[in-house]
Amino acid sequence: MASTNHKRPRTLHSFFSPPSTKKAKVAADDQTDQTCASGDNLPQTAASNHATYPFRVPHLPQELQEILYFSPEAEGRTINDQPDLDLVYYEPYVPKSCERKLFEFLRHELFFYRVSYNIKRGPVETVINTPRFTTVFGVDETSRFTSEGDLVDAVSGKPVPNNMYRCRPRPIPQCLGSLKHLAENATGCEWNFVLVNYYASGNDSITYHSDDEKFLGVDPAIASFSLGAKRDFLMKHKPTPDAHPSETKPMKLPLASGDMILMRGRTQSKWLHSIPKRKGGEADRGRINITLRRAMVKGGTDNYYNYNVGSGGAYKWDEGRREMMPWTDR
Ligand SMILES: O=C(O)CCC(=O)C(=O)O
Ligand SMILES: [Fe+2]
Repeated sequence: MASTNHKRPRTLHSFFSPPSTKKAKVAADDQTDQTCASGDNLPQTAASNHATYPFRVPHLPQELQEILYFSPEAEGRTINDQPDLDLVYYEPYVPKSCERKLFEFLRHELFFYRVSYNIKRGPVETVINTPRFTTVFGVDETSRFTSEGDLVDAVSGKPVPNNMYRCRPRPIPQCLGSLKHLAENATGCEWNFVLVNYYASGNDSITYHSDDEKFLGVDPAIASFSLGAKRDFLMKHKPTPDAHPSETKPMKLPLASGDMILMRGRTQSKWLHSIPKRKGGEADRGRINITLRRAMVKGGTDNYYNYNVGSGGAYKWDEGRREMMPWTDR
């Protein structure tokens, strides 16, 4: 396995100043409701809020923010010893001293969806129930959010028509925006979407697929974070024509809490990946996966909200029951 270092040198300046190179972008991601006092004068923690959110999402606790600033904890290891494969594997990316707290925080504070949709093959229509919880934030390159949370054209700055997107895009909350910002600084990539999966048990999964939709452009770089239960990440090369039998072998990466894999180059166009179902083991403790992606055109935004938010109600983690429960505004 070839190995290269993927850790940017941290200068004295960067150490003492907060990450600032993309400040304007982060501010636009953060439609923050900074009100710090509730009606009964109890202080409230700062949170991100937006008309599209079912409830506000607290900012990352300061303690987590400070530890995360030292990520990646390990140098990235390049895995490119098979045809068309180009991965950088950080084992881990999120420092061990905060990976559990970050998992618990996100599971507790984000809203999720259990999406179902119809597919039509010929005359037969089938309902697909996505076997995991999902949520998504962001908008494609053609639009951006103002600091007030309004969606405007990326070039003209003019408000985009209300019906331009099938589902109204949601700004990235500060807690996920800050992880994205750190990963952008560490990898040199830029992303405009954060997709989150929650695998509640070993029965939740994602089947073999590739993230190579046209709206991501050619050879997209996608960062994928794991938090919580360890789950196997399987990879196999896409079928090759019979005349050219593939010389590749399938891979299994046992992704642990805090790990990150950066998939790039031809990885999406030529390989498939999956998280198969698991019986027993630690899978039932729950796992969060966060992917960072960059959609170039409107179709990407429509696709991501359709498959990761859908049209059903939101779920929120119930600490007492220790499971996701339908969220009601009471
Ligand atoms: O959960 C994972 O590690 C993979 C998720 C994934 O492949 C996806 O959301 O496209
Ligand atoms: Fe994927």
